[in-house]
Amino acid sequence: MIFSLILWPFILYVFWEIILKPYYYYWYYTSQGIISICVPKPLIFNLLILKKILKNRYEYSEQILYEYYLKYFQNGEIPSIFIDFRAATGQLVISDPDILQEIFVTKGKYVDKLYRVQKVFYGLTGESVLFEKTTERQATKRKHLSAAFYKDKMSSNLKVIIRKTYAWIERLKIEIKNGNNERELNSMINQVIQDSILISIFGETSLKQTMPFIQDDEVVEISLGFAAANLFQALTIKAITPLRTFVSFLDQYSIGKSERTLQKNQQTFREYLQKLINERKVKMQDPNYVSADFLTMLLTDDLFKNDENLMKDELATFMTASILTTTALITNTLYYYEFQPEVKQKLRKEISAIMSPDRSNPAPFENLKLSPELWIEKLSYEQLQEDWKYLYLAIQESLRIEPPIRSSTPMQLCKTMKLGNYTVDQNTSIAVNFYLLHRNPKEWQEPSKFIPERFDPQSPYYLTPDGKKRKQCSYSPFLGGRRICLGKTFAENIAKCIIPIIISELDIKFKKDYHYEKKPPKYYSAEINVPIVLSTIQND
Ligand code: HEM
Repeated sequence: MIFSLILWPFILYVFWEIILKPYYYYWYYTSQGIISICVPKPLIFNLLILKKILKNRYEYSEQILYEYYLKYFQNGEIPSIFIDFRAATGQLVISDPDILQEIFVTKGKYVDKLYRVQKVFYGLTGESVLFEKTTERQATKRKHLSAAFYKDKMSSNLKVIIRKTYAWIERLKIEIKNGNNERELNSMINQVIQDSILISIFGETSLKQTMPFIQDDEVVEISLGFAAANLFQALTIKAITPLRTFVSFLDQYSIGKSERTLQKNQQTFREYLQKLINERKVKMQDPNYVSADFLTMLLTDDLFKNDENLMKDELATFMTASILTTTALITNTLYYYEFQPEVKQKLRKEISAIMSPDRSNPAPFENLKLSPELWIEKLSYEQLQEDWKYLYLAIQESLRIEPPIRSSTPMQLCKTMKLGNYTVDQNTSIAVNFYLLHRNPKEWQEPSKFIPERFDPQSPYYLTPDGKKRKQCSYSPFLGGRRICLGKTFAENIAKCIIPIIISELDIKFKKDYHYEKKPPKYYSAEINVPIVLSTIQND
């Protein structure tokens, strides 16, 4: 009797969650004319398709979700709004610039993060701004955190990054001279970015530090940056495991051995952050101590200084939000620089003009006399905003053609309401797909080509194929509205500083000829393997 009292409600719950609910929402959206990615099939069938996609992956495979979408829209035309039923309530995938205008601007106050995501990531990022609901508390925290990117702090951090990058290049040049001239593009850039960002977050003491991390049942020592990236990727996988897409009560639990290992690694990571906080507190007792890094800022900020858990939440978030994304941006821009000779030529021309003593009579690129001091002068905060026009066009185009984050984390509406012509239920997850948005053929001429000029108002490429002005939200690699990326300007400035230094000192050639034919996709969690051969440019 008791058994059936428990069993029947459970069976009915599962029946509703896994079978009826998806069909209800299928009817809800398709009856409004929204195309669905297949009829919702209870759990297993859609996953089999994903499994097949996973099995056939190779160097040129696109992001898994994009491949999954392509499988359904076989003519390659993916609609700018459709519903995907990997989850019971479906997920609306949106890349329509008009609807994004509503999500970011006109109806922005009704749009929020899907609260469930915070639970899955809680062990790493806790109550950080990234997954917190858009409350007054979140907005206040955002305001305090944005002080990390005020002009004086940003300038000071960029100077350190320039010096470090220059010193790294000098060491690399010696290695190249000794015949050690082969590298892999992505891992080379990842190392530079990790060092740059860790210095901005923790100051220089962080660089040589490693922490214990369980990998394949063994404890290995890895850098803080790698640990953060590794944890974020593992949690992303945890968030999309089949069970969690259907039943929400499992969100905060660790199921199975790999998730328990993940939990242990998260604990070690947070303990390590605590150690850095403790060490810094001791250092700050020195009355002469000054530093522009993020940790120092948190330890002196009224909102954070008395709450070490909150500090750890934001430290973890800054690391995970910044390293892989900025690495992808710089790796991609450097790839296109070598891939497209006209881009290389224009960037070199700009560098010659800016770095020459006489702008009207630029020295040949190979003969430029460069030094860390000159870079610091030419890459000052002000110069970065006023000068380096073509470099910025190339950076924006890199973020357009391959946004490091291909799809936003799930969002939801605070109440059921209209978006565009459609009524969207408040329980439905919404994802903005930046990749589809940036390849919309109605908004972008030749969308699959790398053309930096499309961001230059003087260029014909600035317009849509119909010769009209592009819609405001047709470009949005950092999300938008109230939850726009906090590190947008910092990331762009890091790229503006590091790219010209690298390409002025090093010539990069792809080792594999086929990399000159086609670029492998690279986004924040994609490992690519582009072997390169380096040579020095300066004849010193
Ligand atoms: C090219 C590099 C970067 C890209 C493409 C990028 C992109 C994004 C995107 C798309 C979001 C929204 C995430 C979501 O879907 O919920 C976001 C949020 C965020 N990003 Fe970035 N990001 C970059 C670099 C950085 C850096 C360098 C930092 C900090 C040092 C940073 C800090 C943050 C934070 C704190 C948020 C959460 C903001 C909020 O929800 O209020 N990002 N970023």
